[in-house]
Amino acid sequence: MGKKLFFIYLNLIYRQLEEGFKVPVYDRYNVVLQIFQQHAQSQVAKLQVALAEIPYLRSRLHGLALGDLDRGGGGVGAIGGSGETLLETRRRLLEIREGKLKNALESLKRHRQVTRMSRIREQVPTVAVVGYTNAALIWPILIVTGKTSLIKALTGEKSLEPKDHLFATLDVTMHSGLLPSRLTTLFVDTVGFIADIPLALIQAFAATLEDALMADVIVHVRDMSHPDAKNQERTVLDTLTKSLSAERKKLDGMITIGNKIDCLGPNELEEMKSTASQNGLFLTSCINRTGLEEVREEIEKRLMEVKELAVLHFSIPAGGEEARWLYKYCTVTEEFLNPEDSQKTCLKVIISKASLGRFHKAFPLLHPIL
Ligand SMILES: Nc1nc2c(ncn2[C@@H]2O[C@H](COP(=O)(O)OP(=O)(O)OP(=O)(O)O)[C@@H](O)[C@H]2O)c(=O)[nH]1
Ligand SMILES: [Mg+2]
Repeated sequence: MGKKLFFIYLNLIYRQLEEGFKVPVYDRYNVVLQIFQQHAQSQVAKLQVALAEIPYLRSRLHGLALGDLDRGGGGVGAIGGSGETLLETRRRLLEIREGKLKNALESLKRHRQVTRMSRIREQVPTVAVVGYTNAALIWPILIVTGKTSLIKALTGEKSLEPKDHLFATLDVTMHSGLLPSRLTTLFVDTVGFIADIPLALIQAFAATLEDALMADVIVHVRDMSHPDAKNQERTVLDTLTKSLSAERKKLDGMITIGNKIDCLGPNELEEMKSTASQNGLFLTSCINRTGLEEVREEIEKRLMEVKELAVLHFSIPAGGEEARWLYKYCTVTEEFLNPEDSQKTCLKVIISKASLGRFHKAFPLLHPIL
């Protein structure tokens, strides 16, 4: 059956169901779209949702054509003297709208988010948090993946609000946190993934997500208490590789969190704990705040590798040029007076390979101490 004919019959079925049950009938795409519409807050998210609606409206046009035919063919007749049918006009208007939305989105992104993200990435290590969405509204089973909750637990940011809503987070947002060595890191919260979402819906969000996935490290949060945890994992990995073409290297270095372990029974928890390290899983409960320190340490370890950062100690003249330089270009995590030389101060510093090279050039006689 041709695509056009398929949509015509599909729309006919919707209409008959609506007339029969006297309630509106929505498919999965439309339900998700409506939830997106309710949750979109930023202008970027609103434009992305409006763009995602276009393919849906386009598919409904075929049904419209049939409906108009039912009513005597007025819908497919020519408008005025233009020779253009009503269906063609609507299709053309949708195309114009699609073009306008794409342009608006492009210019908004060029000026804001994408450039902001790449600029920030150069200065501060970034961690993107991804995972299945929290789908409490659609299914009778509660799915609480906990991306936002994990970021809240790691950063202590009070303004973050984890919610029992499907797609509670639609905007990519950034939150600053400190890792064990006091390295400042930005955690990027992202829209959740869900199985069987038509590609068009993902594509509307792809640019923002792909930008988020350029982060130095990706953290995948899983809801271990969910009976369908395995399929959810596959959906997330498929979305990352197939729809968002995330870099292989990033995926190989991805940190996987098994969240919500407080909801597991004692036997299940024991079994999971015994296999966690061999499965590369970090078990957490954001509610009970367990396992978070290990996650922080692992994130820091990966970031140090990816960003080629090292922890070094320097003994330098107190209040001197060297100290000012290190404070400006590196992360100084500790400072104390040198007990053997009161004229000097000891600094513990997280420094990149590139910055160390520049430091040596600026102060050739100064070397880190052991
Ligand atoms: N019991 C339990 N509940 C949790 C845990 N982590 C998160 N939750 C709850 O799960 C719900 C959803 O959490 P969120 O952090 O908003 O989930 P999300 O992955 O960001 O969801 P979306 O933004 O919709 O994709 C909230 O009610 C949280 O309180 C956990 O470790 N244990
Ligand atoms: Mg969220």
